[in-house]
Amino acid sequence: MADEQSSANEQQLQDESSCDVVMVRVGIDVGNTAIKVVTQSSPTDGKAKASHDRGPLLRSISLRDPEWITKCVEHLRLLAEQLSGCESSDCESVCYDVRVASVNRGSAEPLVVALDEAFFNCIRVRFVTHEDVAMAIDVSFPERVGIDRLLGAEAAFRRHEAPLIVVDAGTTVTVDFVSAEGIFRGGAILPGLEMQTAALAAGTDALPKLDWASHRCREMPEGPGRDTVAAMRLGVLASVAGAVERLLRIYGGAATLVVTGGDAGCLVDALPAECDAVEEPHLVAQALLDLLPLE
Ligand SMILES: Nc1ncnc2c1ncn2[C@@H]1O[C@H](COP(=O)(O)OP(=O)(O)O)[C@@H](O)[C@H]1O
Ligand SMILES: CC(C)(COP(=O)(O)O)[C@@H](O)C(=O)NCCC(=O)O
Ligand SMILES: [K+]
Repeated sequence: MADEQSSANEQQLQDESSCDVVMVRVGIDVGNTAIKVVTQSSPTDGKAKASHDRGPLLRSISLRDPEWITKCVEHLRLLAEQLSGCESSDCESVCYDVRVASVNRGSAEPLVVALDEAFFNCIRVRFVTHEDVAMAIDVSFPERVGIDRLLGAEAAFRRHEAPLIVVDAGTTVTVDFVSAEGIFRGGAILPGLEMQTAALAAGTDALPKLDWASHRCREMPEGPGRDTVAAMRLGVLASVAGAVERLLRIYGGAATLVVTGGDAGCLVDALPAECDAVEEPHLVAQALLDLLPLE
């Protein structure tokens, strides 16, 4: 009896000692329209790994939503519940290793305060800076280039053959060039789809605001716009796609065209097929995960 009891206790101790903390790697790309939260659990033991080892999860939360900070905190809390809900739920806990890339300080700062408060004893938040970017930057003022542009370029360079043209279609559309050697050479910045149609609506009496996220923006109008909204969409899509085509030539032609950002889908479909545009919607967020240690 004694032997059976002691072996049972040993087994229980083994179970408890095998309850490791599940580390969740979190990348948060804070843009001027939305934050993109990408998470990937990197559990420390085989058991947790088997049950949790999935690809990265991505969530985009609009900054126009007054509850956007709460939604971000709740998103991570729900993830913790799901992960710690494993067979040894009472002992497993979840901690977060967070990297933030921000081009919008007014939004990033309150978010980080809220995350520290919500997960105070189990979170580590680091802002990604230019020092974290391995890619050589050959522009007049390297430290002034948006960190999202650099991270997007670096992630594209890791995944596709240079030279590269990296287009990030979001609040603005950035069109950047990466040389065959992997050097960031700068690029162009133009108003994004929504910024352009918002300007049309704000600057006129008769033109309506358009919401690109809900519109079926993957359908490039065939011919001339036959109504006001069709004419606006065609004009804005043609201006952005036309700019990209022209910049391809200005940057010297033969390059892999990688398109990322919330409006990547719209733009890829608006570009001619011969551009061979590669759609990578969440390049910046993926770059943040690339920066996080696996264990
Ligand atoms: N959750 C979302 N909130 C806002 N815009 C979204 C969302 N999902 C997709 N979109 C589309 O993506 C665009 C924003 O792209 P994004 O890359 O997030 O911008 P930024 O990085 O500049 O904040 C919007 O113009 C909209 O068309
Ligand atoms: C150009 C950007 C506004 C793009 O931001 P986004 O459209 O992703 O919100 C951002 O990269 C930025 O603030 N850049 C600083 C200036 C520069 O890159 O030269
Ligand atoms: K962006």
